[in-house]
Amino acid sequence: MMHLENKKVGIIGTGKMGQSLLRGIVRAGKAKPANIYASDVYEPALQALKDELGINVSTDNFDTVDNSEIIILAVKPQILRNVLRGFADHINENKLIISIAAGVPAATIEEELHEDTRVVRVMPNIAATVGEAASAVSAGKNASAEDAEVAMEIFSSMGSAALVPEHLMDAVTGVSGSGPAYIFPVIEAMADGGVLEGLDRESALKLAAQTVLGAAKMVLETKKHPAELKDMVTSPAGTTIHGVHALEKNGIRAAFTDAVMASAKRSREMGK
Ligand SMILES: NC(=O)C1=CN([C@@H]2O[C@H](COP(=O)(O)OP(=O)(O)OC[C@H]3O[C@@H](n4cnc5c(N)ncnc54)[C@H](OP(=O)(O)O)[C@@H]3O)[C@@H](O)[C@H]2O)C=CC1
Ligand SMILES: O=C(O)[C@@H]1CCC=N1
Repeated sequence: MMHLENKKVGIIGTGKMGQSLLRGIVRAGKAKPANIYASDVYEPALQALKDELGINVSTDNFDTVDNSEIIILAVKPQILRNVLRGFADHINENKLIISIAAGVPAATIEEELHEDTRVVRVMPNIAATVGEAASAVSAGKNASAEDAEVAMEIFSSMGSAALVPEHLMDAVTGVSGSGPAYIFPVIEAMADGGVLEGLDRESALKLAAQTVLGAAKMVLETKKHPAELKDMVTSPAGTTIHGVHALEKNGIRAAFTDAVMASAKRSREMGK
């Protein structure tokens, strides 16, 4: 893996995900704060980020583009074309564009800039904030293997990252890009159940969240099939099988599969 320490990295759009990535990059020591540039339309938020992280900030996106070799696009997909207007004059073959915009094909960004612009798409998730994102990386037609590696290096420093062909990015968005938002209500609802049964809210939330974390770690570390792991918890005529039965009666599997499909479908629509 090559080192990014001396590369200049820019982030355009410091909303929820842009901030998550900035904190992730600084936390992992992937780039020196003095080599990080960020821009957004909202000045007070930029100033707060400068104070917190010691990075360079500007309300002019061209400052970020001109100063950076790697430019991460973290604005909403709906405004990406607008944001890229005028960029073409500031982009050259030395600059790598990394877009995290859901649904937007690399080819759309190439069209807005130059046909030979180096573009890599990444679908991370909000857990980059705590170093536990699940990210997928796909290289546009002009991006080199090294460009994809640079993206892999950045995003694997804040969680896991895998290379996927671009046509699977909508599927990835459905599973892991949107996924944290499926699990937060699960944690809240499990805690609600605990409160209903007499636990205080704080303890119930902690138990529920740690249970999700532990179950996820079991899948990743034991590499056993989730069904086998479930069977390890369900004693005959015991408590767990009663809970599992209640979930199945309420269609839990179809509910989650439908959620992934609905998000992926929306991602495809946004790409049109
Ligand atoms: N949130 C998530 O969990 C994930 C998001 N993504 C992708 O990340 C991108 C950003 O999403 P998210 O962070 O949620 O959205 P946000 O709206 O929180 O962030 C976008 C930021 O860009 C700012 N902005 C608007 N116009 C401009 C402009 N012309 N120049 C620079 N900045 C501008 C917005 O300011 P203002 O609010 O004032 O308009 C806002 O601060 C999207 O493309 C999304 O698909 C990918 C994976 C996960
Ligand atoms: O909801 C969205 O469109 C973005 C993309 C993935 C997560 N949030």
